[in-house]
Amino acid sequence: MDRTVRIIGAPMDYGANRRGVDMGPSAIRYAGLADGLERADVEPIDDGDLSMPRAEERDPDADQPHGGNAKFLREIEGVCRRLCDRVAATHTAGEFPLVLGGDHSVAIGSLTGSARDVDLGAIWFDAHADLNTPETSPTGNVHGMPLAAVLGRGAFGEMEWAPAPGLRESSVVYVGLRSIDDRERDLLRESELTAYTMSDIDQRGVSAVVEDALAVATDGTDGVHVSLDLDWLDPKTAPGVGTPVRGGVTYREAHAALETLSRRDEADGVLRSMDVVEVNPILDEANETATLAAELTASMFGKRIL
Ligand SMILES: NC(=[NH2+])NCCC[C@H](N)C(=O)O
Ligand SMILES: [Mn+2]
Ligand SMILES: [Mn+2]
Repeated sequence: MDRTVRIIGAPMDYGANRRGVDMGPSAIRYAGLADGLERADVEPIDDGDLSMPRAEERDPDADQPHGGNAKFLREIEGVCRRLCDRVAATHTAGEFPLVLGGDHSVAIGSLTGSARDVDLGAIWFDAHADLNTPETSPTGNVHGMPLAAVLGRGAFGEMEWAPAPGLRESSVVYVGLRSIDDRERDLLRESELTAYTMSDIDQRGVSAVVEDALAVATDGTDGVHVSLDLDWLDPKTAPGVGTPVRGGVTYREAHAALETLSRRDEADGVLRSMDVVEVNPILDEANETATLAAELTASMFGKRIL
């Protein structure tokens, strides 16, 4: 055992308009996450779940940032502030933070916490760009905005809890994009983000693409955060997600990608933190998406077939 992984559950659903994704952490644990990590030869310590605020009596559209739409933003801020502190404390203890979502808005907490005192790179495995701001979002759902938040774009620039100090735009890389909103496409084109789409994976193969992503995310940084949105996979393989998009990576491509990260990490320890998000057990079939989430996480920490 050369590494201690601290599992932090973040059963958040406010960013996805409250649709069952809050049960993700339980489902991923039930699917054997801790066993898989032990087989990958890391020591898991489970912190349990962060408590979530109740918002039953609240109007989701209350407290909107000026000129924009970001539902339940006050609740999401509260959770992400606590998650940020927990992730930062995990680094201070010399452990690896593994955040279980919850919807993708939890990445604001994991990234701000992981990039507190270092320069961080990030690899974003997702069908979506999650780069909307409250001003551009077609849905108002904050799970479509976490990258804009940590990069301090739009209204997020005025919120001191959202931008991640040590995260430069040019150190963030997407892998597997295939669903981008019109205004988001403009934001992406004008940005310094690197985007590898599903077409790049078709043409070059997933391992070569992930190696390039690693080159970008490690250039001039102290470590890399991995954000794994399960809708990155094809919905035939990962049906338990709230915003499925056909044409995603296969089961084998997903494992190959995470094994590529793991091999690099074995060589020079570049990986610093991870979140695994958007597993929605209500939409799943016999917990297969959560099982996949647990297996892919174990692959990233070094579990191999032989
Ligand atoms: N993390 C996710 N699943 N994000 C989906 C975002 C979908 C859409 N782009 C939106 O802004 O609402
Ligand atoms: Mn997504
Ligand atoms: Mn996402």
